[in-house]
Amino acid sequence: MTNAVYSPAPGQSAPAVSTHPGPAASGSVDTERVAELIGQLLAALGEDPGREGLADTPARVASWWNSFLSPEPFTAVTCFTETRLSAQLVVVGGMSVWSLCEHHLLPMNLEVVIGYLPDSEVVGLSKFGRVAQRHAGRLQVQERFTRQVAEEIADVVGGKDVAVAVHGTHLCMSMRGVRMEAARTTTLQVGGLFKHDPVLSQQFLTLAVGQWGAA
Ligand SMILES: Nc1nc2c(ncn2[C@@H]2O[C@H](COP(=O)(O)OP(=O)(O)OP(=O)(O)O)[C@@H](O)[C@H]2O)c(=O)[nH]1
Ligand SMILES: [Zn+2]
Repeated sequence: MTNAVYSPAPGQSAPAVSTHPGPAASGSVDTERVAELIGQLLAALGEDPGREGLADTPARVASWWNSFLSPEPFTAVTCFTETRLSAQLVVVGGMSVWSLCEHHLLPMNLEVVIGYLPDSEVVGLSKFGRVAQRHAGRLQVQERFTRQVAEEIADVVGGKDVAVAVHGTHLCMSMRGVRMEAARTTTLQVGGLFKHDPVLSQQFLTLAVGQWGAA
């Protein structure tokens, strides 16, 4: 069996798949400055940033921002040669990632399902989760996240036969604002045969919705 990898061009940290690469790349968070600003935020909120319980909060929050905006670096996507698959549909689901809505800086949970039609190679299954995690680790909107994941997977598989469905829970809609706890947003980005073949499209949707259950 031959192992193949999909790698970014030399000097690139990730494939050029997005016109919205996100505000911060790995290592670009000024944690000292963030900690200072969190201290100021606490003061502006009427808190005493020096009190016992809050003394370490600015540094903790800065460290959290740093880890959120510094997801795992891009690693090559492992693919395996596997001939005679004959247009098999592969659907990987149950991939839950956390992102932050860029309007309110509140968390959104994104349940991701990815489908593709392997040709002569199959993609290492965990790599779908890694792609989703990397695009979640930035300030986002669900629609853009869905497109970015679909575009990167299409690059990896070298074709357009890719479908990505995302089921999102937005805390900015559940815990504040309209306060609709059960609200869920579903986004779907399809390409190639998933767009033109209604049977394939239906098979993907049936499998995707099955992954989400009653949620
Ligand atoms: N399309 C889209 N909208 C989002 C997403 N996350 C949050 N939003 C919306 O962004 C909008 C921001 O609207 P604004 O009117 O500027 O903010 P707001 O006054 O806080 O709005 P409310 O949430 O209605 O209270 C809200 O409607 C949010 O529901 C997302 O991923 N996609
Ligand atoms: Zn929001």
